[in-house]
Amino acid sequence: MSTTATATGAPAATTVLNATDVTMRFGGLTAVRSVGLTVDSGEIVGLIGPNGAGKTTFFNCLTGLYVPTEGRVTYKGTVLPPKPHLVTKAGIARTFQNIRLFANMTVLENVLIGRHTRTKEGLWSAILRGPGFRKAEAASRERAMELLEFTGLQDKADHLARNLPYGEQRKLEIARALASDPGLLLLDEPTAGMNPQETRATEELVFAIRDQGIAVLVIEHDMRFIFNLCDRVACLVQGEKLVEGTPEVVQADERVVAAYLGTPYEEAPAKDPADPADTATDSTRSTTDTTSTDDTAAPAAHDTPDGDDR
Ligand SMILES: Nc1ncnc2c1ncn2[C@@H]1O[C@H](COP(=O)(O)OP(=O)(O)OP(=O)(O)O)[C@@H](O)[C@H]1O
Repeated sequence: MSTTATATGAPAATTVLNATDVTMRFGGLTAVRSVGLTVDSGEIVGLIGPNGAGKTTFFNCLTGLYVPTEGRVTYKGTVLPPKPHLVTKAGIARTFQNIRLFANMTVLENVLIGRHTRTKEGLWSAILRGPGFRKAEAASRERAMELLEFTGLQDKADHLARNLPYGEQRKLEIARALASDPGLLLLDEPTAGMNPQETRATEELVFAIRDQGIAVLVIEHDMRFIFNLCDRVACLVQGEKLVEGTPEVVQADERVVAAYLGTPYEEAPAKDPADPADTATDSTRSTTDTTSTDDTAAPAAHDTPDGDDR
């Protein structure tokens, strides 16, 4: 783990995530080719690129869902184990592009499930429900309620996940990811399908998460969101990292414009959070998902997320 110090001797940035030369092949297809990326403490880093560029595959290599064909991923200086639940335990949490919630469980129960990597009580303790278990359970509920408050879902604790509007389901996924007390949060298209107000609220939420000392790596197609939010942005194209730098550098890079943005990104940083004109947030719309923005829709919650749901 590398740490730098400021002139006053106070610790500055620490490398939280260090991915080196990560390559992922599926048979003859190289989805990610020799990609390196670091995320430092206190940072929000963006990962952008056209559909099929390898962004989600790269995320999957970081979180143990895929074992990279080549390369190395360390978290706070330690090589990550190739199992999602161990990666979560190590301190990396994630959300998914397609929401994965337990649709028929309550909002609170969904967050409590996210807490399981941090509870020590075993199966017998749960069956016998002794004092140790009850104490741990009370502590978990308290933490889960704190997270619901943090994400603005406290009044929905007893609602079934499937009854939440789409934007709130995405927030719930974030609350559940935070329940594992991560040092790094990976967000895969957190604003997909959101209206502009929800997108702005998500932006504020991500800043608040960063302010709590959690580093963030985020994939998103909404360029206003990315360029407002991120300290640093990397652009993947056809599995390779084309450019990495500050939002200013990346949005002005001709290769990024040619390969992804289409036209130069000329938006000033967001002004009025409630401005309906902000619907035109994304110069890359043609390359993005066209997920419904219907607030009443609750399309993506699953009854049984796959076993590695984090
Ligand atoms: N499990 C898999 N088996 C085979 N090919 C895969 C697998 N997962 C991804 N790919 C391929 O790898 C490439 C990169 O896909 P990936 O989903 O990582 O792109 P992406 O940048 O996240 O795209 P999007 O913005 O559309 O989500 C694509 O060609 C995809 O078809």
